[in-house]
Amino acid sequence: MWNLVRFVAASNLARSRRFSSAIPGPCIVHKRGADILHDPWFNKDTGFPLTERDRLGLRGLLPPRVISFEQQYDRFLNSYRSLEKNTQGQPDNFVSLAKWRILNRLHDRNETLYYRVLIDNIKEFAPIIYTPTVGLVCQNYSGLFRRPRGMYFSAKDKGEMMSMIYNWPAQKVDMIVLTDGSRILGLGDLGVQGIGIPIGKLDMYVAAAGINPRHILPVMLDVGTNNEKLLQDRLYLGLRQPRLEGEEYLTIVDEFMEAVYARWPKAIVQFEDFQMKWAFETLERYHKRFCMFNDDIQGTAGVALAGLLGTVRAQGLPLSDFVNQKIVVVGAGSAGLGVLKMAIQAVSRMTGCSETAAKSQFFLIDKDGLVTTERNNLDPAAAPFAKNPRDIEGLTEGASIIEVVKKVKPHVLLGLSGVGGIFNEEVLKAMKESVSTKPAIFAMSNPTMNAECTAIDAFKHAGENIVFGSGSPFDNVNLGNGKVGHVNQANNMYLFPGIGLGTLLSGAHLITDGMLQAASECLASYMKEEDILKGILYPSISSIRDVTAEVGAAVLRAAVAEELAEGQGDVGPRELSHMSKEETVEYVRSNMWYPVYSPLVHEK
Ligand SMILES: NC(=O)C1=CN([C@@H]2O[C@H](COP(=O)(O)OP(=O)(O)OC[C@H]3O[C@@H](n4cnc5c(N)ncnc54)[C@H](O)[C@@H]3O)[C@@H](O)[C@H]2O)C=CC1
Ligand SMILES: CC(=O)C(=O)O
Ligand SMILES: [Mg+2]
Repeated sequence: MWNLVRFVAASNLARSRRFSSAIPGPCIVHKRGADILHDPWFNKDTGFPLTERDRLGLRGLLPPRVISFEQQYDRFLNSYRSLEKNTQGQPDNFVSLAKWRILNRLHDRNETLYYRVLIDNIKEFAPIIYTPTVGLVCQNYSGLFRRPRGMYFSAKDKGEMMSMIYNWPAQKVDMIVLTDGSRILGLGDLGVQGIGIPIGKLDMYVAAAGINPRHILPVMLDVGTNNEKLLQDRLYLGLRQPRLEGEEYLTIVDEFMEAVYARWPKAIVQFEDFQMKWAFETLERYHKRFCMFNDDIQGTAGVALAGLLGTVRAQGLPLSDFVNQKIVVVGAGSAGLGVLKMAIQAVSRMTGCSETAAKSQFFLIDKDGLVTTERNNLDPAAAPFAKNPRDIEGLTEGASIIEVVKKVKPHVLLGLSGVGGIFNEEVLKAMKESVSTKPAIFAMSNPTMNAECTAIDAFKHAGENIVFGSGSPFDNVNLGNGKVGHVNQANNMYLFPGIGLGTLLSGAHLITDGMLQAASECLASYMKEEDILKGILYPSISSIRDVTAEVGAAVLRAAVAEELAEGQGDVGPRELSHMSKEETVEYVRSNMWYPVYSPLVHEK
């Protein structure tokens, strides 16, 4: 029987943690000797106590002195600081890759120490293991490759996946992030090199949601690439063939999904960075069959909606005013369309009007300009958001961003186009004429060079009173006279870890719109009024575990409300349904893994 005392005690333990002397539970290991030293899940390097060295056959395989976890931690951070000092003045990309390499080497060697370093310094290290540096890593993956991480299923593995899945050494997998590398951030088709994204996303799962790193699996589905440069590259590590299309493609994804759920029926699969057509098609195909979601469509939508609602509050208006906000979305891809769909549903809920009526305040622009019903070959996915020319006096099909901004004078300009600098000086200056006294600019594309504008340019040209958000991090902007232009990192990292953890603990077999909506609403209400009024819409990434505990609890409670929760372990649906909101948050928090060296016990 689940008991409250136990999880409260566990969570207190987690919080009183930093190098606490509390003894963690043992960990069973089926290896001995050098095999343990070469396994990053179990390796403690010089941190193995002498008794453990004896028990595991490690005596003599390590220098005699035992170094504590705390000393190892300090030693790593000192090396990292030296690297920073020694690379001062070098080009940014060189420094970022050097930082990634030193972290990656630790990751390859000792996961416990790696994740401790990451969790305790997440604000500093997220830009290295996640956007923007992860983009650079993917671009250079074939050259950077030293050791594999995760699994690779290729078009050549057709018919083999059901047995291949058993090659993964862990008995249990909770969280899988899957990509086919076809749209990596705003960098396009990077083929097999896109594996860096699932790895980075899962690092965020461990850091933010405390998913045990032994239960995560990054996966690359290599169906070829249409990137000519990679196809010509001698060192390219993926299949040198054009991407599979149509049924051939879907057969491969189907086989992979069936293999995963045959071995791990309770795993969650997060689809990441698929080109739009496959992002929508696979979501439609699998969301009622498997426990999966598409982060770019659904996670991004939730984070953007929270930002849009935060903008309303930042203007000092009641949330109900959201329905009056004019919003221009630039980018009609998986992310932009996901945002529009969720935002329109929110307006429809708030007003009680139909979704058709709720659309009037939204404008969609893609590479060919304003999307209207007059568009030739209008993409069916964008069609529901196309403007009827009758409703847009003074604007025509294909109107440019500047034309739309000048005419509409929107409250919000939101970019998910993948095109760096597209919010140029002229566009940003036009935002000064916004009908809002506090307009918002979201340059959400990643990595940094693909952001629609920089934070400095936004505050310089659109005015100091704007609200600003970007997908990749920028420093806050010094506006002079002690004033600060706050930068929000409008990135799906605030939601996907909580969506994953909440779903996992709920034991639900599906991820529903209701669960995703609960996640977004939770993030939207997370910030206090005083911060929101300063233009701070999202919490600091330093508190990502707290945010994730709240988001996870919201998702879990939504699953309970929808009677989808089956629970996990000895916490069944009955226990879950009896938890108060606060107890649910504590329960989620208590289930977060935190890296400490556990005593290793050898079992044959
Ligand atoms: N901040 C965040 O959390 C997230 C950011 N993103 C970023 O959003 C970007 C787009 O992602 P997806 O929608 O999946 O890509 P996508 O390739 O599906 O869509 C890109 C869209 O941008 C449009 N576009 C291209 N050039 C344009 C131009 N010059 N003017 C106006 N529109 C233009 C295209 O027509 C297309 O509709 C990427 O850079 C990605 O990194 C994606 C997901 C989450
Ligand atoms: C953040 C993210 O998922 C993307 O840029 O694709
Ligand atoms: Mg993505």
